[in-house]
Amino acid sequence: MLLIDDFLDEDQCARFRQRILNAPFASGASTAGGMAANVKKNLQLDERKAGKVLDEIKSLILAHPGVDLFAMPEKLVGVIINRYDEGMEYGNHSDSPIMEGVRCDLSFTLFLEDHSNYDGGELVLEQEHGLIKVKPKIGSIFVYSTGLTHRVAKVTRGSRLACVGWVKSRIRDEGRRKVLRDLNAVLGAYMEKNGHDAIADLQLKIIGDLIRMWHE
Ligand SMILES: O=C(O)CCC(=O)C(=O)O
Ligand SMILES: [Fe+2]
Repeated sequence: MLLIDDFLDEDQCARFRQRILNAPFASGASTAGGMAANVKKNLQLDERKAGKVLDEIKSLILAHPGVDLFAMPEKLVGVIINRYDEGMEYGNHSDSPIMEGVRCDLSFTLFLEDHSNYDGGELVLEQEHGLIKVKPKIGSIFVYSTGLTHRVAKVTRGSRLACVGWVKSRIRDEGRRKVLRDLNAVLGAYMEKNGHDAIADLQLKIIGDLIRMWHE
């Protein structure tokens, strides 16, 4: 899991919100796959109106070095803006493994409403070691494995606005992504101390070899 709490700055949030909140929202049930539709009670921005905003958000996500290091995204799919008004929630579900023919490895939520403006609305994830509740400040992005069961708790005051979507990773396996991240950290620390020498080159070569083995 990854939380970046300053993914968007205040200005970017305000500008996206202004464009989003002027456009029409419709029931979100239509974009839930299978059984998830039964537990999805929220609103989503009309896709035809959201197009440009979504393209801009997608570009920012794909260009962010922190997201790249963690998720190694090849492409994003199913990206939508959702809104939960008072009384709305999305019950326990796991997201579809494949959307628009694209494998979904990771899910993300970009929070476009500040946590102080609504009660409830936590993104709750079930993990082996218990529940994780996520309700960060506006402009934060949270990225998690698509296989995890999760829900959005009922909003009891105000509105929760977010952009959600799915990532096909260049490296499908979470454990392999972690190995590459760790090796990159080792290389960075090594080069800080020793500069760019033959051992640094060897480390870079190993990382390259692994990417060639694991990339898909
Ligand atoms: O709004 C969120 O944080 C997540 C929504 C969700 O679980 C979904 O759209 O599948
Ligand atoms: Fe979901």
